[in-house]
Amino acid sequence: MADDRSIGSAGSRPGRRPGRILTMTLLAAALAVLATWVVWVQQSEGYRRDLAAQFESKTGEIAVRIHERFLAYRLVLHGGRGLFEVMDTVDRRTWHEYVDSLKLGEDIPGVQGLGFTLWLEPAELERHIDALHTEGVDSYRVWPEGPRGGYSSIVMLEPLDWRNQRALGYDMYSEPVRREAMDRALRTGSAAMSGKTTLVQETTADVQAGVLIYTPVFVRGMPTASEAQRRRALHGWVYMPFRMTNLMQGMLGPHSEGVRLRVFDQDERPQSLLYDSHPGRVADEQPEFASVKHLTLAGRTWLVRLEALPGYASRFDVRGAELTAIGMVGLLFVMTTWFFALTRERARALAHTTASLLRSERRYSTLVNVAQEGIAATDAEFRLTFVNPNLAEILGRSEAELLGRPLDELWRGGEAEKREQILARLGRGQGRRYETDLVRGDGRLLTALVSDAPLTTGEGRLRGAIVVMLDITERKDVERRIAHLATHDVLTGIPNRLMFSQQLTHAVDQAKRYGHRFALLFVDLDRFKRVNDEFGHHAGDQLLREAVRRMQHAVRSSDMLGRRGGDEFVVLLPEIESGHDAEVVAEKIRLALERPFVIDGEEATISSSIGIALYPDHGTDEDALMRHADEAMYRAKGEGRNRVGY
Ligand SMILES: Nc1nc2c(ncn2[C@@H]2O[C@H](COP(=O)(O)OP(=O)(O)OP(=O)(O)O)[C@@H](O)[C@H]2O)c(=O)[nH]1
Repeated sequence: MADDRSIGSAGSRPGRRPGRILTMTLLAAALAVLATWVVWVQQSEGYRRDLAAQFESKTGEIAVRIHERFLAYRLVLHGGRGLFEVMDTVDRRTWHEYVDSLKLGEDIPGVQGLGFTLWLEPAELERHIDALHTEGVDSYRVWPEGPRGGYSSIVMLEPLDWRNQRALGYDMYSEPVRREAMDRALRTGSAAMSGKTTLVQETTADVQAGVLIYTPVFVRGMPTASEAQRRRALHGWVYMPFRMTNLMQGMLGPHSEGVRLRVFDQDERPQSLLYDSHPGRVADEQPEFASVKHLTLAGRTWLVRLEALPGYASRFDVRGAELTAIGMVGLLFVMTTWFFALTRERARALAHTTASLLRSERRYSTLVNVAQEGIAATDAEFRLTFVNPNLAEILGRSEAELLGRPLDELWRGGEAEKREQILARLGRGQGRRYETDLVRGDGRLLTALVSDAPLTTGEGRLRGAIVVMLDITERKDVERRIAHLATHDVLTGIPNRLMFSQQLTHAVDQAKRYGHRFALLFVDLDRFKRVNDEFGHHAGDQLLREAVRRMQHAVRSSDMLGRRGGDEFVVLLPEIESGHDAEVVAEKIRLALERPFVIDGEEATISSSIGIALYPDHGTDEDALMRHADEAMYRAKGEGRNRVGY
């Protein structure tokens, strides 16, 4: 029922406000971009801080590793010195075995060896050289040659490979850098690191910076408490030479990518450079990250400088990935906002549509309920499912009485469409407007103008009909009266000249088609004027009406009586066999009119003159027949009135 009440369109559907959705989505996008930017800035700062800290700690780590390694070397050095302290003599063989057991060369690249350099007073030099020649070291010499205040000579250096053999007999004390360290070791009685130098083991290829670390060895039993005592008791130095590049690479492993490590002795002048992980590279003016650590190793200060090479930071830069992740979250946020905005707008639109539908429903309900027309809805079987109050009133039946009843049951029948025809037509989507007669609840008939229209489902299947009815009974009556007036005589109610003429034409057509005969009588009252004159016009009217009544009695119902005007009448006798039949009817009329008329208590007498025309004897068209009958009537009048003639 609710469906059926929703007649007509629900009105215009509100727009979805794409502008609002766009605004919200753009706002969300702007927020996402802003959030991404803020996070990016914060990340960038944090990232720089982290990298700087990381870089600083990396430099410190390298410094610590170098320091620890040199502490270990110093222990080795002290081990060598210990050998001299516990043994009367340390010959080459003993030294070889000791150093061999240390496995210096294998485990620690860059450590060129462990050696002993003997201190010689000038007076001892000759004897010393002779002694070694005697031992079989024929090519032995102390070099560089020349008179000096004292000599040191490398007498043992293990492993004694080809490179170290080049160093035998070398007087390190003759070279200032080494001598400074040797003197310092003697002065402190402890290990001393030399400055930068070039080892005598170097050839022309792969020349590296070298450093040496010395510890003094004293003659057993001599006092060594003071510097002077130590100088007097000096026997020589146990020392270790280092090739810096090999040493550092062995110590630190292959250098880290993206960083440059340089180690300086004492200061950062180029001539102080001990090690460079990127030799030959021009120093960056302003490296992205740089860190310097100072390291004190056996009396010397080394500077460990670590610098970031271009592109270093980007290797650890995860901001791109983070930004992508944030961007994705932002995008998700934007899409979620868009989705919610869209859903919200849809919900609003739906609510709006629903409200609009309800308003529309109320509006149409009111319209339907107050409409002058009877309005009904039916189901697919043409059974009433809704009737408005006015339809119930038009049909003179209650709503309860009507609902569920097939609407066409109220049709009066006749030429109305059958239900199947109506449903078939509606099923084709065709509505129709037609007049039909209906039976009211009280039995009275009414004429209705009916308009029906199909109601279809979304798939186009008929689900019912809307029917609008207008009661046009009164209008039809008026129409009928007007039509009657146009074709009938007002005074007597019989067909007038117009209608009679049509009927006569029809009779001619029929007679021509079927070949039968018919008769036309022309009746004129005799001396009627006198009635008017004697009794008045009103009495004349009454007489005319009575005369008509008598003539109607004289003819059959299938005959037609008409008034030509005044006191002239015509009678159409469509079913006669012969002229005699017409004469009989004419005579009956004449006799009927001959009888006296009583009008308003007074008696009046008239008569009639009647002319007969037969089809086809006296004419085969209306004019000819009328003319003949008229002439026959006049002849009768001329022959004395109150008679019938052809
Ligand atoms: N009361 C009345 N008189 C009418 C009506 N129509 C015509 N008349 C009168 O009927 C009379 C007809 O007269 P006529 O046919 O000329 O003459 P008559 O007196 O019948 O004489 P004849 O036909 O020669 O016998 C006229 O006086 C008309 O005024 C009408 O509707 N009512």
